[in-house]
Amino acid sequence: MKIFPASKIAEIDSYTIENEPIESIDLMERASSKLFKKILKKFPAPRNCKIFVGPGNNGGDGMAIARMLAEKNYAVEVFIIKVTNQLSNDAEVNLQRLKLIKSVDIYELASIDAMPWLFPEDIVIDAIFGSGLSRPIEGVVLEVIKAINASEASVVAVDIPSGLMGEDNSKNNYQGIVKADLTLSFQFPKLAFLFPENAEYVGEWEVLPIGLHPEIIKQEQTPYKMLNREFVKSLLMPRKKFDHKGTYGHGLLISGSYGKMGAAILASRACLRSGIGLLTSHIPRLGYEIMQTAVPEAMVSIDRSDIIFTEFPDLSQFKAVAIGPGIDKKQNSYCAMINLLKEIKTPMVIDADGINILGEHPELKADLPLGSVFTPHPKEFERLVGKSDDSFTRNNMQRKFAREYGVTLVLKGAYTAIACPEGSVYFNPTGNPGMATAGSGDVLTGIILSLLSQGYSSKVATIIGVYLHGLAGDLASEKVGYEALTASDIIDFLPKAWLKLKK
Ligand SMILES: NC(=O)C1=CN([C@@H]2O[C@H](COP(=O)(O)OP(=O)(O)OC[C@H]3O[C@@H](n4cnc5c(N)ncnc54)[C@H](OP(=O)(O)O)[C@@H]3O)[C@@H](O)[C@H]2O)[C@@H](O)CC1
Ligand SMILES: Nc1ncnc2c1ncn2[C@@H]1O[C@H](COP(=O)(O)OP(=O)(O)O)[C@@H](O)[C@H]1O
Ligand SMILES: [K+]
Repeated sequence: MKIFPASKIAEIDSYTIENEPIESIDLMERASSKLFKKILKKFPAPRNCKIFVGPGNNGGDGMAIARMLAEKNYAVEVFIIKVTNQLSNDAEVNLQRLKLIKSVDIYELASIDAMPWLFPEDIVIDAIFGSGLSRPIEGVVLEVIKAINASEASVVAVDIPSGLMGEDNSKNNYQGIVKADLTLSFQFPKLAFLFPENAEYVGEWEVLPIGLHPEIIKQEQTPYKMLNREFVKSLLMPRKKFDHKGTYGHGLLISGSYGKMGAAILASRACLRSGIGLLTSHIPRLGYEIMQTAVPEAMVSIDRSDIIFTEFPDLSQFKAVAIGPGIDKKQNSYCAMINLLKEIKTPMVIDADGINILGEHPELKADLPLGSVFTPHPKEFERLVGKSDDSFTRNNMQRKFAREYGVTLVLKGAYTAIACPEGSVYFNPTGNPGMATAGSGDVLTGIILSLLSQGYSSKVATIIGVYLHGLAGDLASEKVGYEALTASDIIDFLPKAWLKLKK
């Protein structure tokens, strides 16, 4: 699913109006009625609804929803916030329609003194500003938003919480953003919904299709996309009757150090559960018996060092390499990394201390092989790419890094972002807070190595891997909950995740 910048949404809207064709007021009615139905589902028993509307089409939606709720016997009060004397055309039409409904009280809010008391059992509908917000909130709207946020009412935002910019909130005033419990967004999610600092404003969110024209959605370009099962499934290569283990590639995993052999075991197991033909795990000498016992399917390559990574086997036999889980970043490992980068010709996944070594020695980036994949969590990302105060800026830095070095750069977290060398970013909807646990990143590295070894491109291997990893985590959490979930559970649910993905 594409995620469009707010500025593009008006274009898509106009194209739909012209080419469906549909009158803009009817499109507003269609959109509002979708939202109204969702509200009815969420709040099936009539309650007091206080609807705050602004001067644009977001306000128009709010007034249409007010009419629909009143017709279902909800007690509705509408507060038109006076920011200008002029309503948009469609908002004005909806105001006139609303005035015909006797049961609805309509007020003008010209100052905060006229703000109604909001009770905990009220439903507040926030239709002040939508995708047309052009600057941070101030004046009376700011006061109204503060009062909404101070209340215990249930707050539903129409399209986007008022005050939140669709993408860049780096210069916004967060005091002037509605804290919604539920955001019902038209047709597309907004980029801002995917950023952690906005979570308490957006609340739970849902996208409601409103039938915008498919042709323009197909045509319009955007760098931002949200993964879904159909898309990820379409990337899978079928397995054929006469395939053999050679068909699915031989991968090399460099991982583990004294005290961190678990990372090597987890990554190896996840790799073997994701379709690879052959796996060689290169580990320090002391890990030999651990690996042979815990992962009998893996072949083992032993480092001359008992405790860390200092060398690697002949690379010619491998289709892909992964380095990082549990390796530590001692001087000798850094030297081995220099040699590895000089020799390697295959795609490579770089994780954990592999990333930290590159963060400390940025000159090594010049030797990255084509098709490298980085999988940092936010702290590792900062060491590799640099610091930033907000997610939009971080996302731009991520895209720039991916383009500049021709790599696939993952930023892990809720809505893991995958930046590709050609400039696009894919956000992943699978995964859950139960996965915020030691070793879950090692599992991801193993999965991506497996897919690269099977011949998937770096971009596709990363997309499938990230989606599948989150899906396995989701299936695991259904059985064990968030608190008890371990990285091993993610691996144990990989078989079910594969089946669900391919269904
Ligand atoms: N997706 C779709 O296709 C569909 C979308 N629909 C709906 O349309 C909504 C977008 O509507 P919209 O373009 O009229 O913008 P909206 O946000 O209502 O307000 C703009 C007004 O606010 C003003 N203003 C802005 N910032 C301000 C500030 N800080 N302080 C004060 N004023 C400020 C701005 O003034 P200006 O910036 O020009 O000075 C202008 O007057 C969208 O979110 C969705 O709900 C559906 O109806 C149908 C299908
Ligand atoms: N709240 C969350 N929602 C979704 N996925 C999460 C969440 N927290 C963590 N994850 C996932 O779990 C993994 C954690 O990776 P990482 O921090 O590298 O763990 P480790 O270093 O312990 O292996 C990432 O893939 C991340 O996307
Ligand atoms: K809104």
